[in-house]
Amino acid sequence: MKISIIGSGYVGTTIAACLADIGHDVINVEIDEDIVESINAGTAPIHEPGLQERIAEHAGSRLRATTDYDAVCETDVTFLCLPTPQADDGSLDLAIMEAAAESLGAALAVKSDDHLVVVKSTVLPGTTEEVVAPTVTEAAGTEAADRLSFAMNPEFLRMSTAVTDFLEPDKVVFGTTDDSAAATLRELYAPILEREGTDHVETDIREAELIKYANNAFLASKISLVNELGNIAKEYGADAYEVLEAVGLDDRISERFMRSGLGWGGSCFPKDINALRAGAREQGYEPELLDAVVAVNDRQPRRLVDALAEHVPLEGARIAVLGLSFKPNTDDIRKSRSLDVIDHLRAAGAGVVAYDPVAMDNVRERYPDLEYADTAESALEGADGAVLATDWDGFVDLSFEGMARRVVVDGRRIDVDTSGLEVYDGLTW
Ligand SMILES: NC(=O)c1ccc[n+]([C@@H]2O[C@H](COP(=O)([O-])OP(=O)(O)OC[C@H]3O[C@@H](n4cnc5c(N)ncnc54)[C@H](O)[C@@H]3O)[C@@H](O)[C@H]2O)c1
Ligand SMILES: O=c1ccn([C@@H]2O[C@H](COP(=O)(O)OP(=O)(O)O[C@H]3O[C@H](CO)[C@@H](O)[C@H](O)[C@H]3O)[C@@H](O)[C@H]2O)c(=O)[nH]1
Repeated sequence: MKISIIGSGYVGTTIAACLADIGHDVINVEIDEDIVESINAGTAPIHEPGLQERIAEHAGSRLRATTDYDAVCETDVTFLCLPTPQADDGSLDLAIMEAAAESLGAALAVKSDDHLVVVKSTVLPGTTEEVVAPTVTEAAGTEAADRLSFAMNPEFLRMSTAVTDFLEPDKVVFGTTDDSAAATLRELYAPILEREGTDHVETDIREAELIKYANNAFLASKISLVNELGNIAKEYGADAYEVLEAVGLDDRISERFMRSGLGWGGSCFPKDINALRAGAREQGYEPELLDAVVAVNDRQPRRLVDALAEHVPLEGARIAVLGLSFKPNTDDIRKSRSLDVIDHLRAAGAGVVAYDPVAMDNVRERYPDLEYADTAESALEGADGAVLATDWDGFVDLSFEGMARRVVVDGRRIDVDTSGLEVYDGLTW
């Protein structure tokens, strides 16, 4: 099948490479010329395991990129993989989506065959039918509009496991209002749907849009609940990890997403939970539980810094913060809890020396005056205290020998050797 993908960031690039891999002809339409050049040169514009080899293999044949929207006319299906960021008031900002929908419609005005437009971006219920479809249709003009149909196909991939999450998903969701759109998507996804272990859901567009938010709301709520239980466990002197490991043996609960500590960050959970809260309020519903989910999450970095302050006077202290990305195996620092820890430490008068295996360049842009270390051990050298903020695998082997005071507060339950430490304190254990 011939597929165009508008927007070539994490989602657009990953699904383009994966769809080419399962045999489709794919073209990325992207406004950033560097990304276009990179894909056409066979180089992945982002780091994701399994992506580089797929782009290298298919670039120039089944995978191409362009800045020219007219390319959509050579394809049967267009996926919209555009950012849907958070506005200042927490609500969903659709400006980028609308601009791209207009460009898409204008390009499709001259196409004489049927065309399916699929919204892949995370959008609130009603967006596909009330914003995207009318915008594309109006720009395409009445004649072309009759040949257009619309669908919503939410994406559940995680950063750092994006390729396998797309090719081997737990579920694929199609939101459609007509049988032929569903049939096209079934054909497009055939190798993935045929795979054992992939569940397949067909529903209306509105439900598909909400499934994505409900999924993220559930996962973020699970982590906040685990953190609340962890905070309570700690007050009782109990180990939350042992408690929740046993709780997770109940099939109805599952042992996944049970890691308590500093909480959730990243480019998705924070903006999506906020969009859902703002959307619910707009609909006249007070999302009290989701408000609490965010409040618990926002408290964890402060709790960690308070725990450290019990062992080390922070004013004038040298504190090593190890791990800056929002989770391991990515350089993404968006809404990383580590940055909140740094803010609280600095507000308390501490000097921070930071280390991360891959995310330091991104943090430098935001904190140019912070001290950065080349290795974890050099960050620890002479430090009065250390914070473990991201659960990078390599931190398991850390040596704390060079610290001035061997005080470590762990926000992620990293299995470090605590034998030589003066103080080892876990945030929720
Ligand atoms: N990142 C994830 O893990 C993930 C997972 C599932 C769903 N989502 C959702 O998918 C959507 C896209 O997320 P992302 O992380 O890929 O975003 P991103 O910011 O990484 O990429 C978006 C791309 O769109 C391009 N772009 C912007 N305006 C354009 C235009 N008018 N025409 C063409 N290209 C344009 C940007 O240059 C950028 O490369 C969002 O709604 C997000 O919530 C993201
Ligand atoms: O037990 C856990 C699991 C995760 N986290 C934290 O939760 C955040 C998000 O982690 P993860 O879900 O692995 O990362 P994302 O790449 O943001 O993926 C989420 O957001 C994507 C964008 O919507 C969805 O597609 C995915 O299904 C959803 O898992 C990170 O800060 C993790 O440190 C915990 O604190 N404890």
